[in-house]
Amino acid sequence: MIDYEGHDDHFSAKNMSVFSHPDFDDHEAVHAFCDPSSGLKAFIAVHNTNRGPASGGTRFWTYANDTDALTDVLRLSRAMSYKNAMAQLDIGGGKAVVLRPEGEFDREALFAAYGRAIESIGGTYITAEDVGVSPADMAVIKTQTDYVAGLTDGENASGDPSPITADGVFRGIKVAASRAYGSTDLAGRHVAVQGLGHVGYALAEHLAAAGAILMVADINEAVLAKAESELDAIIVSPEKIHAADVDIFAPCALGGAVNADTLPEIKASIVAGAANNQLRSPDMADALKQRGILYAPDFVINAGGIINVAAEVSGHYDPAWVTGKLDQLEDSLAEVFDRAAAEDRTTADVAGEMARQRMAAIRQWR
Ligand SMILES: NC(=O)c1ccc[n+]([C@@H]2O[C@H](COP(=O)([O-])OP(=O)(O)OC[C@H]3O[C@@H](n4cnc5c(N)ncnc54)[C@H](O)[C@@H]3O)[C@@H](O)[C@H]2O)c1
Repeated sequence: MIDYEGHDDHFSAKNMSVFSHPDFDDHEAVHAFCDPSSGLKAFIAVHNTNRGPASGGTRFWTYANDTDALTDVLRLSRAMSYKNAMAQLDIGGGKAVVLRPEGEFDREALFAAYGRAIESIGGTYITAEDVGVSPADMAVIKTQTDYVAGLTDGENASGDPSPITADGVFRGIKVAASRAYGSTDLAGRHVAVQGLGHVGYALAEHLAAAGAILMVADINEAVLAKAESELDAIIVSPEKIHAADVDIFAPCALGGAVNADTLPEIKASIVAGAANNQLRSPDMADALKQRGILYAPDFVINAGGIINVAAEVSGHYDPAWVTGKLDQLEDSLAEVFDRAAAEDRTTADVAGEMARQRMAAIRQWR
């Protein structure tokens, strides 16, 4: 079973607090916003601003309760600090979740209220797209605040970050293939893509163009039909995609794809995809290593989108700079794989250490 970002049941919804929350990691600030007239309920978490203003996308999602939303924002914002530090961007780590209201609601009014919430915290957090949010929503947020990126209009606009994320994941998959199979050639390789959304579909297109044979799953029938006709993809049920008989498993839906239930059934020798927080719990990294499965740490391989956002945030969007950063992403991932192999450690452990060093190394903002 996949859920949102790998939630466990160990923290009771009746017992919501921030500082004693198991996923609280010395976050600099955790803001809760409510606007009854639009139905807005949102959390913005600023994890770490050592490298610059906290940046990360906004997720718009239906949560079972407030605690689940808080858990998600705490984990996602921490992952953004790691991702942004690993990619050596001049931005810190933050994330937001907007709880999808029950029943009818005015989307424009909701995102306008959310834009005012961002404005009220004075630039400590800069948002962009994440799951459930589109460039059109960013345009509404922009009417209320300048602390927003991933815009499609304006001379410095970087647009939807998803295609760049997919490009980075595709490059990372080839780095992983070079380690696991001695070649970056993906022709004839079987790849399972879990989730054909903004990133997953674009990744599937790259893979198909490289000659890979695709197995895909989604809960959206229309996108499956498209992948079947356009990419010759084989459709697999969402419950079974992790267990597909493939070389590479690419989680591109929500978090927690690798967990105690799915791990024993994974047949792939590489796990590399776009989803944030793919490991439901840290011990999954050891379990993957023990099974000889090469794991590309999510916060290393899926940084393309935030790289694109950082280019916009810098005030001078430059596609050549973005491409250079994607080259650097490949180098960082290769370094993670090399060090993990040389030191007999998990790739997640090595990547986490590298990110923490890059986070601690500078305090250049504020
Ligand atoms: N968009 C980006 O640039 C970006 C950057 C970094 C990380 N990510 C991460 O990548 C993942 C995908 O992001 P996205 O922007 O493509 O989101 P999206 O909402 O466009 O796509 C998610 C897809 O997963 C599908 N899905 C949901 N539950 C599923 C299930 N149980 N089984 C199979 N499919 C399921 C949805 O129907 C949808 O098609 C997320 O974890 C996101 O946080 C995205």
